Amino acid sequence: MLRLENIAKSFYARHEVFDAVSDVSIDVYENEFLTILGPGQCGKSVLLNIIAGLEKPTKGTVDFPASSDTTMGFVFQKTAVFPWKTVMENVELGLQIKGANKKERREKAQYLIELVGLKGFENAYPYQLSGGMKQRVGIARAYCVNPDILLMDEPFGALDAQTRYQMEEEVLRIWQAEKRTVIFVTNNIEEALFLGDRIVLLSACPAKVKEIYIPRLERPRNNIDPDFLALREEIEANTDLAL
Ligand SMILES: Nc1ncnc2c1ncn2[C@@H]1O[C@H](COP(=O)(O)OP(=O)(O)OP(=O)(O)O)[C@@H](O)[C@H]1O
Repeated sequence: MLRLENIAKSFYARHEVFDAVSDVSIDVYENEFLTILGPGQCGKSVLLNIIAGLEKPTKGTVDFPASSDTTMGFVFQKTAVFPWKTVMENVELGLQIKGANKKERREKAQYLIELVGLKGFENAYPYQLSGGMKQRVGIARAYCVNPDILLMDEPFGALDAQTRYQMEEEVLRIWQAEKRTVIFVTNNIEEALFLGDRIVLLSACPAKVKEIYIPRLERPRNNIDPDFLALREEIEANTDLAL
């Protein structure tokens, strides 16, 4: 679905060259849930922005072997929901920009609002929603344009632990209902292990691929299962300290 080949990214700041990403090659397969795990400030967001086309790599290529018009949706850590728009208007925005007629976009948005558990909140404004509910709006909005690949950049990083667990279960439920290729960035080992078909472990900055793990764990995964804990420990031992 997506092939990253020898991606590197350097910034020129304060008269110095700063390497954020170095020689990253990853193949991403159709409909897989790929988690990208790495310590804080290691270059995860830079890598995801390169995949999204928001940043240009200094070296390397991003290819879409399956189709040249592969589309992407993005869910950010702090979802940029428009405060003056209702939940419905926020979710249907992408389709509106694409020129879909009102009936078509309302139907699609309504389906997704229900899928993410926000039925009854269609006409609510963001200030009336909790942090977890706003992230649900962000997820519904990203799905609404039918992207081939969904990019999520620490979408639950700002949520409390309880809401975060709940949202991790929700995002898997949605992924199972609406199969899509998902690339999910996190600095949380447990989250990466709970969600990922594969886990790409990055090194500290500049980000390089340290290891790719394929958890042989059935879903729904249980974070107190001995196999889960053993793999968690193995990944933890191999993880660089955050800068
Ligand atoms: N436009 C830029 N100019 C200069 N340096 C940058 C730029 N964008 C990112 N960086 C640097 O690249 C490094 C990696 O940043 P990035 O945001 O990708 O880290 P991250 O792994 O996503 O961090 P976190 O887990 O804290 O979100 C940081 O040191 C950051 O300051």
